[in-house]
Formats: sequence, C-alpha cells, structure tokens
Amino acid sequence: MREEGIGYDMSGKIIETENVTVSFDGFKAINNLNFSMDVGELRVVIGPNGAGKTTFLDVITGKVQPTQGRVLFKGRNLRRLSEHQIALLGIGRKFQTPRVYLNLTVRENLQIACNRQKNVFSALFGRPSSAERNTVKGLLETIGLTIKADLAAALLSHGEKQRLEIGMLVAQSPDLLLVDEPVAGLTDEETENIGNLLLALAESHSILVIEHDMEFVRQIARKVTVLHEGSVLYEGSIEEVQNEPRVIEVYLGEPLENQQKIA
Ligand SMILES: Nc1ncnc2c1ncn2[C@@H]1O[C@H](COP(=O)(O)OP(=O)(O)OP(=O)(O)O)[C@@H](O)[C@H]1O
Repeated sequence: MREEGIGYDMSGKIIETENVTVSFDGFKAINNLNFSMDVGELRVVIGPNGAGKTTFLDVITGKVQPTQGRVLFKGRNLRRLSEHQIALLGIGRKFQTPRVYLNLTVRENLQIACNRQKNVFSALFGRPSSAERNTVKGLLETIGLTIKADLAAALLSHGEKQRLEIGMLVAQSPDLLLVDEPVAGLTDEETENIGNLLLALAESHSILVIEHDMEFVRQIARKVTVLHEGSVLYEGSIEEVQNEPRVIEVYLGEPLENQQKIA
C-alpha cells in the first residue's frame, strides 16, 4: 500500500480538473470542466449518452491530453505525462469489459497483478513470498472468490470476472481507482455484490465510478456529479440529483428511475 498522506496537496484533493477542455476537431467533448474530489471520497459520475464521461476518464489517465486547462492528481499537474507514468503515480482504471487472463486461475491472475514489475513467467513460477501469499489471500477474501481461487478465470460468471478485475486493480495499490460502468449487464445479485465490494474498498481508497444503473448509484453514492455536454451540470446527493429540474430535463424529462437505458 502507498503511504497515506504523503504527497497530498494541502487542499486534500485527490483529483482536480481546472477549466479542462478536450476538443476533437473543434467539437468540445469536455467543455471547461471544473471538478474536484477529496482524498478518500467515493464519487459517482452520471450523465446522458455523449455527456463526456469516458473522455473525462481518458483525460485523467493521460489517454487524451486536454486542449486547455489542467488536471491535478494530489496537487501534481499531469500535463505531458504518459498513461504509463500516470498509472505509476497511483491512478488505476478498470474498463467496462473485464480484462483478465481467462486461461489462468483466479489466484494466478491476482499474483500477476501483484507483480506487475516482474514478468508473467516469474510471477507464476517464481516462489511467492509469504507477504505476497497473504496479499493474494486478503484480495481473494475481499472480492469474495476464495472458494474459486483455483478455477480458471474462464469459468467465472461475468460478475465474478468483474470482481476479479477489481481485485487485480487493487493489487497494484492505486491511490485513485477509476471504475467505468462496473455493473453493466449484471444480475441484481451481482450488482449488489459489486456495490458492497466498492463500499468496502472505499474505506481505504479514493474511488470514482461512472455508472448508469440508478439502483446501483443509490446503493453506493454519497455524492453524485452529473455531466452534461462536457461540463458539470449539478452535484449533490442522489436525492437532490433526482429532484433537480435541470437534471430531469437533460434526461429527456423522464424520472431518473426510468433512465437506465437512456443514460
Ligand atoms: N476520439 C473522438 N473523436 C471525435 N469525437 C469524439 C471522440 N471521442 C469522443 N467523442 C465525442 O465526444 C462526446 C463525448 O463522448 P464520451 O464517450 O466521452 O461520452 P460518454 O458520456 O462516455 O457517452 P456514453 O454514455 O455513450 O458512453 C461524444 O459526442 C463523442 O461522439
């Protein structure tokens, strides 16, 4: 684990964007975006299709450079850093589709994630230290896959693969976890499992989740940011968001409850 408190800026913000604009051939996918999140916060970002949610994550991870403005991670300007350098600074991203090694076991996947600096061969065939074994054991418990530890990842359900990938992300000890639509296509039970997992991880990590499923947002969210046309339209509790006329309007006037397909 990275040591908490070291390197954080005085404001206690884990991530900030200042007047960030991202233009694609003149079209502003992100438009003068000002956003900040406290260290230790669990934040959910919602917004209709095309609101700029994915581009927002892309600009934090360095996949896309801002056309204007700056992104600060723990007070440090990320300008001109590569995706790899930003990942090493402590920003981990989980994409919507799981990217686990299907022919390896659940345990082996976690071992590799714990040993990103080693090659796959030594991660699998080198003798793990007792600290590593304990880390993997703890991760298996956290993601609820202890009894499936020695199964090939190919045999896991979609929801279990999502949990495994979240475990692999956590294995790399990021300070900030970016999680893109973790419950798309999951059963209600798996959705709840993922929610509980994120809530447990939120006790020791800063987490930014992008999600459409309002039931899920209600389960995990304390503070919700609504993006629209590349800017923050509104921020507040889930109740405030659902009752805010401007938010209802951008979701085509329908109650947010019915927006899961639209959002
Ligand atoms: N590389 C690109 N070139 C041109 N336009 C792009 C590019 N990437 C995104 N856009 C446009 O920017 C806007 C925001 O896209 P983005 O994918 O960030 O939205 P989103 O909120 O994630 O949408 P969704 O909910 O549909 O995934 C969209 O209109 C999209 O078409």
